Amino acid sequence: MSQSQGVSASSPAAAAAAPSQPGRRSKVAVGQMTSVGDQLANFNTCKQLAEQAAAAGCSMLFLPECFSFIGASQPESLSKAEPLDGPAMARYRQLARDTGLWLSLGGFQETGPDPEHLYNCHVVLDASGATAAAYRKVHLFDVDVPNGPVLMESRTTAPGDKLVACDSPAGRLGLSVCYDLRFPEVYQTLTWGMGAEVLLVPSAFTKVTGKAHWEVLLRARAIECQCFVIAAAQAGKHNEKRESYGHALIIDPWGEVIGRLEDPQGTGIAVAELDFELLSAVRTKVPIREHRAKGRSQLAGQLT
Ligand SMILES: O=C(O)CNC(=O)[C@H](CS)NC(=O)CCC(=O)C(=O)O
Repeated sequence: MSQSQGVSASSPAAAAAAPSQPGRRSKVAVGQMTSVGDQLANFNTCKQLAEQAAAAGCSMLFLPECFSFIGASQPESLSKAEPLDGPAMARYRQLARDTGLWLSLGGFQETGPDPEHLYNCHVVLDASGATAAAYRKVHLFDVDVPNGPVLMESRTTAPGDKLVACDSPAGRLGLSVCYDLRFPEVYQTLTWGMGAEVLLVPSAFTKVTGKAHWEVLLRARAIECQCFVIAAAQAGKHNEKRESYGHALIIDPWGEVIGRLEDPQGTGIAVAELDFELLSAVRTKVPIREHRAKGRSQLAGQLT
């Protein structure tokens, strides 16, 4: 798979601040859906969301983890795994071409390192349908959710080993998936090390943890990284065993929610305009980048 856009966190070029072009703005759409165990049905939903985003004048649409499939069991999901140059992804490449949108596809069942494991891969396609970036989820959700399900993602998923950022019409994107949200060092590195301006957190959060943690964690990432955060979401009942929290959000670098669906459990898009002058203004007024560097030097080696 192409990870050419993956930039080492220690690369000096990557650490340089993104160029601030005056007046840079970008209209984007975050998507929410209830994926089921039928790839064609899910594709048709994604197609509708893409058509709505294109009609609204957006440059990019962000779709959640498991946009193409949620099965009733882990082996069923495993059986759907395909390489990124396979027929399932080909449909989405064609969708990007047909709509002229860049697509963030927040968690594709990509063929893994062995027959028992897939990669949970967040793929960014450009408007020509080519892969602009691909990130394999690093933190796997092996959790006995209090008053909720026991999920053991690592049984059938192999973790990735590389952080990825890429440029797009919606700014410089830092890629992650779902449970990664709980590991703030990922976003610190994407932002201060790799130049991200927009942090992507496509998800299928559980209802229980979503209610308690989803919005507060997303807003915290936006505020501490001074980035836009775009969090596409799975919502509602996928099958007898699986239900997701919904509440897809677009958040600005001040921590304000600038896009959410009217129905937090519905299928559809929320549109917002990303104003990169706001991002520059927030970073100028509260100079976290500089203060962080000073703090790190004061604390020499104590931070983990
Ligand atoms: O299994 C699949 O089909 C795709 N993977 C997922 O849906 C993953 C693992 S079960 N879900 C999460 O990471 C939820 C995290 C979460 O809810 C939290 O951090 O609280």
